[in-house]
Amino acid sequence: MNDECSFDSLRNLSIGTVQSVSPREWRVTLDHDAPHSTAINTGTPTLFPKINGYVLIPNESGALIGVISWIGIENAQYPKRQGFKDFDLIDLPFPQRIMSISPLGELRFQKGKYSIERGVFNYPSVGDIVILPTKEQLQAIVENKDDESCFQIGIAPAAANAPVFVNPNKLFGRHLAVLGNTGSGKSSSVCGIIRWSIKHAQEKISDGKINARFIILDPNGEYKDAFDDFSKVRKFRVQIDEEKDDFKQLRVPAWLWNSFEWDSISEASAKAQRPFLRQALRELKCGSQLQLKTRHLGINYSSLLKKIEGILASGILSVKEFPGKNNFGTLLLSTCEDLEKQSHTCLAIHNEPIKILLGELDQIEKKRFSHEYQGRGGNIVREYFPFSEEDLELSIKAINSFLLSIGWEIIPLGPDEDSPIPYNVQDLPNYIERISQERKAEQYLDFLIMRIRTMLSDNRMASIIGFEKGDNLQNWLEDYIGGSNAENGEIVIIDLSLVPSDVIHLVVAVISRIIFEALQRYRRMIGDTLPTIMVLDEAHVFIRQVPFSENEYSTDSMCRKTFERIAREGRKFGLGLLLCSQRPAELSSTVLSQCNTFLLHRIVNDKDQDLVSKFVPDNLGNLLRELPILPTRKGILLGYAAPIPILVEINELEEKCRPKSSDPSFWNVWTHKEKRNVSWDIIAQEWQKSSEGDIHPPTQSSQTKKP
Ligand SMILES: Nc1ncnc2c1ncn2[C@@H]1O[C@H](COP(=O)(O)OP(=O)(O)OP(=O)(O)O)[C@@H](O)[C@H]1O
Repeated sequence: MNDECSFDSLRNLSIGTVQSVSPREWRVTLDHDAPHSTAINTGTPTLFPKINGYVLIPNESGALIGVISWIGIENAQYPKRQGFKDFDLIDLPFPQRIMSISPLGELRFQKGKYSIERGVFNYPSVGDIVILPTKEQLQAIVENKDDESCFQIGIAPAAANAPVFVNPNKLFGRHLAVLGNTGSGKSSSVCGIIRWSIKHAQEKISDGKINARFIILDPNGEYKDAFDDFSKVRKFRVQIDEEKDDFKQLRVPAWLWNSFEWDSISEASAKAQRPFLRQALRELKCGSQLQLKTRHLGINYSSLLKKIEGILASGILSVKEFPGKNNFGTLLLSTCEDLEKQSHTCLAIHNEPIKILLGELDQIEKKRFSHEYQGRGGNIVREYFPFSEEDLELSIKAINSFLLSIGWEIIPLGPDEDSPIPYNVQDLPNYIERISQERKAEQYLDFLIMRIRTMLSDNRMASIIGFEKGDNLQNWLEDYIGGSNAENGEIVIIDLSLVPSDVIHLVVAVISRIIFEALQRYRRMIGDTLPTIMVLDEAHVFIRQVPFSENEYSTDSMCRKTFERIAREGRKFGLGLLLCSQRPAELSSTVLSQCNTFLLHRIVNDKDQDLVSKFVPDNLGNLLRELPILPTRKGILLGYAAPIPILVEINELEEKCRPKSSDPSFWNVWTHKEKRNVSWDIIAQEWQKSSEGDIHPPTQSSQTKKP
């Protein structure tokens, strides 16, 4: 036994003995002199024995920790009492108290400190004594105090209200899921966890400027005022009236979307439409800074360049012999005709380069022209002498210098269709239309073009996804992930409540993917991670477990996949998830299984309970039976950030710091204690408002007033 262990001295504080041992449950018979109804082991009178109370079973390395999960009485023989002779007494039954204990972990005492180890490796044996923990031991169990457990989230009512601390590295580093029914206190706990962790870190720094990043994706607009006492909080939402509040317009411009996201929102078909869509995206991004006419020239002539380079690479023989020499000659001729046409419609600045290229290609074509004759169908057939390697090299050189002189970067060096490069998304349908005409594939692309045009002409979406002059990636990242040292604030609230339902999954998927990829790149370039926490309320809406049959290109499925990737890989890049959901059974099992810490509030639904009990890392059986009856504000913290599961009463949040989701007060409104005048005209006006239409702020009388 450990020398430093002080558990021996406690053996005489025995309250009972182990009667039976199984891996999940230990039965204990209480001594008849064990405390009845109150115990004073914690310094203050505490109820004993009570469900969720802790007991210890000393062993060779310290003591096993158990939590009381059942208490009962069984009839036993009347106990022998010292100094009494019971010769003639009738053997009356004695109400023997027994209890069941769920094993939780081991408490050790080393170097003057208690520490806890999760899980039980050395089981007790029958006859082992059971003791009550002292105040210090109880605190060590519930306070959860490793060296980095610094901020307090609540108290443990089952352990004389000892404070419960958590380690932010553990809590946020491996994803946290806050689960519970509606009204059980999830959003308030999330608000509290963010607030108390930031406040605690600020207290530790002399100037209070900390480098923390919380990105809150808020589908119901609940969190909008919850952090108003923080000096800088960046808030984004679909703006109706810019003057009225401190929100900025939520922007997830279409140039940020990758091709997969485009495929899913445009419902492009795999074979006929996606390749064209991708080509259009790539080409638009390649020449996004150039005018449309320049882009067309650049795209056409860079593909010609590729073609001639291909011929050169595959061997000169193909243009020396029939029919290759004739084909190449005809290619040069049609290029010259096209250049001739372009010279009438092109921008003035392209006139000179077009003339030069036309002259050079024309010269090569004429040099190798032999004769022409009328073919069988009446077509003119041109015969050419063999072309030389030099002819090909001269053509390549001429096209290359043409591309450079119109300001076109050669496509292979340009960005791919997934790079977040600004371009005007309104050009996209026109562009696909042009490509479809060139390739004679209009009939396959008509519906795609129509769908994209309809989406872009929708006013509700235009403000979110449209292109604005001056758009750039760096500004977007600074706004949504935060600047250097989080100088522009630690919290960003993205209110999604007014985002049209058609694009909400896409918006969430794009925001989270860009954040994830930005952090990935940060680590690759800087070498370290940038710790960031992404908070997602109503997670079951965005990370829905779907049947296998579902279309993998639907926006729901794309959104789920993005979060599954973050859940799997986010930790390596410093991205932690804080998920909040009232329907754990509907959440993606991949995401849920990657969450290492859980804060479980009241869960009534049996499906949700079943699911939670499958995912929780500890063998909790009995403790989870309490889930349906947990009062608001109470929750069970378990997993990586809690060495043993703890029933926590979450700290009380001031009214102004709570998310705006309080229960509706029917009675007070019915009885006029709270006024609710109705002016549907304002709501109707705002609802039907065109993009330019005025919206009148609500009058005083129409707002909610409290007496
Ligand atoms: N820590 C807390 N401090 C103060 N009040 C709390 C706390 N937790 C919960 N409450 C009370 O419970 C109510 C419901 O809590 P909350 O809105 O957080 O529940 P929820 O589970 O997030 O509900 P929903 O899923 O519908 O959003 C709050 O309005 C608040 O009055």
